Amino acid sequence: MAVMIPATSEALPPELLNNDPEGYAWGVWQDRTPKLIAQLMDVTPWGPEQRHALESLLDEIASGPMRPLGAAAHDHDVWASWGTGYFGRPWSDASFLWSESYFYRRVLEATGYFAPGPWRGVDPFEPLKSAELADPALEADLRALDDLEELPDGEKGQAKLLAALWGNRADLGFRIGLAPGHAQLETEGLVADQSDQLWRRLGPDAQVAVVADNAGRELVADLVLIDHLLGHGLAASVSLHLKPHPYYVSDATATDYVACLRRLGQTPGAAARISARLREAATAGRVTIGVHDFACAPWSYHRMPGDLAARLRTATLAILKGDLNYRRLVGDRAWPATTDFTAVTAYFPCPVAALRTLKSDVVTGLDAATEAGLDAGGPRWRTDGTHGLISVTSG
Ligand SMILES: O=P(O)(O)OC[C@@]1(O)O[C@H](CO)[C@@H](O)[C@@H]1O
Repeated sequence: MAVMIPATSEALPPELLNNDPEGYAWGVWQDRTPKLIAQLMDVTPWGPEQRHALESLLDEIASGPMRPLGAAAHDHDVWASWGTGYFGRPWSDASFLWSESYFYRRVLEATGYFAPGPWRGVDPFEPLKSAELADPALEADLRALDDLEELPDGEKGQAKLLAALWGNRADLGFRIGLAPGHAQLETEGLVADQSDQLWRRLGPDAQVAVVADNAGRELVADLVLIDHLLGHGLAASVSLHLKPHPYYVSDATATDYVACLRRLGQTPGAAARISARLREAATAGRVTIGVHDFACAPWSYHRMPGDLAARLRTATLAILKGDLNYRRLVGDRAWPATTDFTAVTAYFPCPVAALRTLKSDVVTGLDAATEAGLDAGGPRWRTDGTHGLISVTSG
């Protein structure tokens, strides 16, 4: 049974659509999407069929009606029902949340990810993800984990939490290498910081769910945090929720999880020890990974299916990583920034902590003075990745 949008939905602020030239979505479709398609064509030697399909997708987004998945797709019927009211109309009329998810499904259709043939199972984003793990700067960050071990436990945990947060700032690298005493610096740019509430919710019996976002540096930082929770009496077990297939360029799948564990293991010292401990925890069932088709569905978590809700209901705390998970958590709507975070996420099956770099228009949980101060510098703080938040269910 799905958790439905509350009956008061007519009182909710409007959903964010693609057709607002002032909105963030507009720039994504005009600028980022063509660049992404060009990059995908560049990094993999696709044949003419895949290249043509990728180019056609771009043309369709620019000027055509949105078409459904081909009849042979295994999930054709699911998307046919999800797309009622969208198919046949311009992409620009669609909601941002819905259409971006569908876009990533259409990329996989174009490259033949699910179809019989040579490209079946080939992740079109893999070269981009691998490049991040091979970045020499990551080696320095991983070696700096040795210094982190010198910090007192509380400071060490906070540094790892902030590294997991800022790891979500895809283009600016993550900040795991902190000299003792400098953890505080990483709080600059936080528009809300309820990390004290996050720590209060954890303990030796806690069952923690981590709903992952990006692979590469972000997932490496998440794994470092998970190891910390397990090793410091802050969690009895951690379930790591991953994507069932490639999505939103760098979203983490089980393959990416394995690659990140391997990468951690390749740097001697603290990083390799973390990798080894996480492997032992997986063997002992203290770290489990899970995937659910809903993780790539075009809806907010209000429509979460019953089996996923039941799984999350047993969690002491769900840590939701990243911008997209945040949009799906609160709903991709024009919320006043002062909307109460706990109230707006009350429907979620367990207490939540959102760790997110701000990369889209949506935000809640701010106090009025903070919002006014940020707005005084213009609107870009919401979308340019310079700000972050740690928002936690109160109580
Ligand atoms: O979830 P992430 O990785 O933090 O962010 C994903 C994201 O930047 O990609 C989209 C633009 O393509 C935005 O909607 C969204 O905010």
